[in-house]
Formats: sequence, structure tokens, C-alpha cells
Amino acid sequence: MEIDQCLLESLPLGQRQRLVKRMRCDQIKAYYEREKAFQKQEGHVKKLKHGKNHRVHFNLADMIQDAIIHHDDKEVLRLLKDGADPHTLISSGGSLLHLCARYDNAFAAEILIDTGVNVNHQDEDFWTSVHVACACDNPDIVLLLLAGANVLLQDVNGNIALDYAMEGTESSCILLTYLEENGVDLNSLRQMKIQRPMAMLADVKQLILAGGNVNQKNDKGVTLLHIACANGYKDVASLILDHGADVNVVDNQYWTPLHLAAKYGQTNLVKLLLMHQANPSLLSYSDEKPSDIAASEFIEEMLLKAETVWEEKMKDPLSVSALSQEEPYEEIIQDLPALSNKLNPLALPIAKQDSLLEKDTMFKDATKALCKQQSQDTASDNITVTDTTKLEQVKLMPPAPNDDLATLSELTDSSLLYEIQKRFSNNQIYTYIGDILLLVNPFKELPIYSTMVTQLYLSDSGKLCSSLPPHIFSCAERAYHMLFQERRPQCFILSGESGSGKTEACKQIVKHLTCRSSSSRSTFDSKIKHVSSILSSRIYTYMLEKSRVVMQPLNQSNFLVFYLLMDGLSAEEKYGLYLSNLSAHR
Ligand SMILES: Nc1ncnc2c1ncn2[C@@H]1O[C@H](COP(=O)(O)OP(=O)(O)OP(=O)(O)O)[C@@H](O)[C@H]1O
Repeated sequence: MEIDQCLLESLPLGQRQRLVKRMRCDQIKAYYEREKAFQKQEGHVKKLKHGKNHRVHFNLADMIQDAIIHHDDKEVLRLLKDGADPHTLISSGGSLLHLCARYDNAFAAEILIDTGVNVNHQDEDFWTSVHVACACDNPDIVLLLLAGANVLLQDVNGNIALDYAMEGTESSCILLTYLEENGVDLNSLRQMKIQRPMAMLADVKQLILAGGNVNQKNDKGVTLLHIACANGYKDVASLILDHGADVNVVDNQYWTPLHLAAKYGQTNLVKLLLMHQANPSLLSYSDEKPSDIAASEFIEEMLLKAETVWEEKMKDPLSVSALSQEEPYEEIIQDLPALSNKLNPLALPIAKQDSLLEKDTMFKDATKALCKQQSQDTASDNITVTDTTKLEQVKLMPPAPNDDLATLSELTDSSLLYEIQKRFSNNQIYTYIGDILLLVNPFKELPIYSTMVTQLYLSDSGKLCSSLPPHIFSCAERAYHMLFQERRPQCFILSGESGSGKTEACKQIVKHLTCRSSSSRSTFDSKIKHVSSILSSRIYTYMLEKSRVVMQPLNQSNFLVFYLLMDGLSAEEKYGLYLSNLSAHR
């Protein structure tokens, strides 16, 4: 039913509304009919191809990993009976036992040991499952593994499992008793560990003597300086720096040696790098400065001061020479907290730190912070940064009674609007309404999307964590788990008017899901980023709605992909496609 717009506008209001309603009904009817016809056709094609409806299939190796993670004991037994390989390797090169150690699944671990798996299997960082069990403090698994495992096996950093067991934990006590009972002397273990930096120092000296390049990168862009700084090998770092190492060198993830020293709590290395004019303001791949990821407040404070000094230097380059290299950090280093004698458990391979320790520690920190805030002030107006937590963690609001509007006692337009407005003014932009997540676009950057936050929302079961506020990451997490539970594709429906934040929400969902794609996360992440930038309908600060492609307003850009296309085509190809200059096309 087509009606002329002018005619429509000339009608009285009531008549116009009735007409428009009829038009809508016709449209919807036509839409359903088209859909029905389309589905029939699709079903026919699928039947021809497969003879049955499409379903997602998982292989046994994936299914057994999932069953171990979710403590689904029956499923583990069934899968093993159906032929799942107990020697299956997981993405980190570890075994299923590593997975049991990570997820504290003693039942599955026992079954796997009974089938004869190698309890001393080492993953790509040479971690055994005892290393994992200690790092995650899962004492039942430690006890179970002691029966056959060699607890003195070293990982890539020369650390034995005990080095990752926090002092005073049950895992640490079990291991210490075991070592004592077996006559292992802790002092000789320490000596063994000290040999590592000595060996590196000797290797580096030899490299320098032979005229080698101290800035040589490996396939991950990592240099000797990165390694020395992450591990706290001060003598090695000093030597390399004195022989022309680039202090601001970045690896493939844009991590500088300063990022690593800060992240792994190597206070002296942070100081050394700053004295060698390391730039404290460089951003990593995930847009973080070294101060954002500092392992201790002390390091963070040192870096923040250095950032100020650096900024001043940038404003007035002449002052660089006026600044003594030692002075700015001299005063700080005197307050250096006493270094512990214990083997340093922070000297972890980066991937391990991220996947094992960071999540647990952060979660504890964040929940601590959230509880603290909640008891201080439930209205969350007076948010204070606690001593033990990072800024970005506290910016997550504490859970509140109005997190789910479906639970309100009075549900009217005005009560809903009131609650949403109240939340919005608290920067609580996400609200649940039952299963639906409502977002109010804040049009400003909120520190609630960092990798740390996404880690917090990772859940083993897919259940919403009650100590975390509503968030797009929790929806992404739920979809991820539903994928496994229902064994069929999941989809997100993002609805809202133009500019309401659908594209951004979609990006956050993808970001969270890429975190789940464990092994090749960084490459997957960058692939996704590339795709989104090509498909982007917005360029720089211009807004280009898809509907505007047919009518492009003055001074607004086209789709990014169009410029890329024009850039890549030869003159002949352009001619063949009737393309002339950029501005001639809408
Ligand atoms: N969660 C958010 N936090 C901060 N700013 C946001 C958020 N979501 C959206 N924005 C801001 O709003 C702008 C528009 O959002 P977005 O592009 O996601 O809207 P959209 O719903 O996809 O619009 P359209 O339907 O026109 O494509 C973004 O460029 C960004 O500046």
C-alpha cells in the first residue's frame, strides 16, 4: 500500500495514525511472507546438501577440555570411553593434567594419571602441572601429583614449582615438607637459581666480544633487554645498555623494557631504565603506559613522577642536558622497600602471568575493592582509590540493587527512567533488565574496558558473578558458555537508534571473545581490528551513517574501504570501473 507523503500529511491526526498503522501491518505481513519463502528455499537447499539441519560439531579433544574445566566428571569418563585421547595437548603445549591443575579438578586428574599420562610433561614454557597447581594454589592437585612428579623440574626461567607457590599457602607447605622429607636443601636450590643470570651475563659478554648485535629481536620482537628487565637481571641490563641497547625498543606487542620491568615488579630495573632516559609515556598494544601496569604502588609512583619529568622535557628540550641522569630517582631509590630473600615468584613467563596469576590476583583485588566501597557508601558517590588496588579496577561500580530493573517493586515508565538516569549519573551505563542488557551511551571514555576488566568477567561456568556489576563483557561471556551448553551458534541482537553505541558494543563483545581464543590471541585480535577498520562506517571524527551513502552531505567522508580501493587500483582498473577522482563519487 503506497500513499503519497503530501497526502498523508494533509490528513487529520487520527486518520493518519490509522493509515500508518495499516501500512505497517502490510509491511510486516509482506516481510513474514518473504522470510517464510526464504526459509523454505534455504531448508530445501540444506536438505539437498546435508539431508539434515546444520549443527555445530566439536571434536573429542575440545569436548574433554571443556568437561575438565567445568568439572563434568561423568562427561570426562564418557568421552574417554568414546575414544578421547588422554594425551591430548592444550593450546599452551600443556597436557590435560595442566588443565586439571589450573581448574582444580582432582577427579579428572586422578583418572588421567590412572590412564598413564606423563605427570612430568612440560608445556611450551617448560611448566609441569605441579608448577600450575602451585601457582594457582590447588593443594589437592599438588598432593596428587607428588606421587610421581619430579618437583625439581625447571621452567624456562629456571624456576621450580615451589617458586610459584606463595609463602604460607597450603601448596607451599606441602611442597616444603615433601622437599625436606626427601633431603632437598633449599640453599642449594637458591644457588641453582642464581646461576641463571650469571649464565646470561656470561653469554651476553661473549656476544659483545664477538661484535654481535645487542638489539637483535626474536620472532616476537623481544630483545635481550626485554628479557633482562622482565627477569630483574640488573647486571645484564646494565651491560647491554652500556653497549648500545635501544632503551625504548618495542616488541611485537609494543611492550618496552620499561613495561616489563614495571609489570614484573623489578624496581631496580625500572630505576636503571629511567636513568638511561627510557620514555615512561610509551603506550603498549593495549594502550597502557608502564605506570598503568606497575606491579607495586612504589613503582607506579616512580613512573608517574618520571612521566611528569618527561613531559617537561618535551616542552623544553634544552632542560634535558640540565637534568642530571641520577638526580630525579636518587631520592626515590633511598626509600626502596627491603627486597625479599624469597625466590621471586613474579618472574613468570608473560603468557603465564596473564593466564594464571593475574586473573586470580586481580579478581581478589577487585572484589576486595568493590566490597570496601560498598561498605563505605552504597550510593557509590565517594569513590576512593584504595591502597591496594589500581585505578581502573575501582572504576567498576559496586553491585547495586538497581543493577537489574526487572527486580524493581514498581515498574512504571517514570520509575524506570528515574533509575536509569540515577545510574547514568553514576557512570553506571549498563543495566540488566532480566536477560537484556541496557546501555546508555556515555559519549565519553570510561575505564571499564581494559584487558584486566575483561579478565575479571571470564567465568568458568558462564554464571554471572554477583560481585561484578552489569557489563557487556558478562553478556559476551554468557554467549560463549551457551555456545558450549547448547552446541549451536549464538547471536547478539543490538538494537538502538543511530549513534546509541551498537558498533562500540559490538567491538567490546569481540574484544572479550578474542580474550577467549587463548593461544593465538594477539594475531586474532589484530585480524579482527583490521576487519573492523575496513568495515567501519565512521572515519576519524566524522559520522557517516550507512543511509548517507546515497546522499553524502558536504565535507563528510566516504567508507574507509572506498579510499583503500581507490588507492590500490591502477589507472586502467579505475577506468574500467568508471571511477574518476575521489570527490566525484558519493
Ligand atoms: N560504551 C561507550 N563508551 C563511550 N562512548 C561510546 C560508547 N558507545 C558509543 N560511544 C560513542 O558514541 C559514538 C557512536 O556510537 P556507535 O558508533 O557505536 O553507534 P551506533 O549505534 O553503531 O550508530 P549507527 O547505528 O549510526 O552506526 C561512538 O563513536 C563513541 O564516540
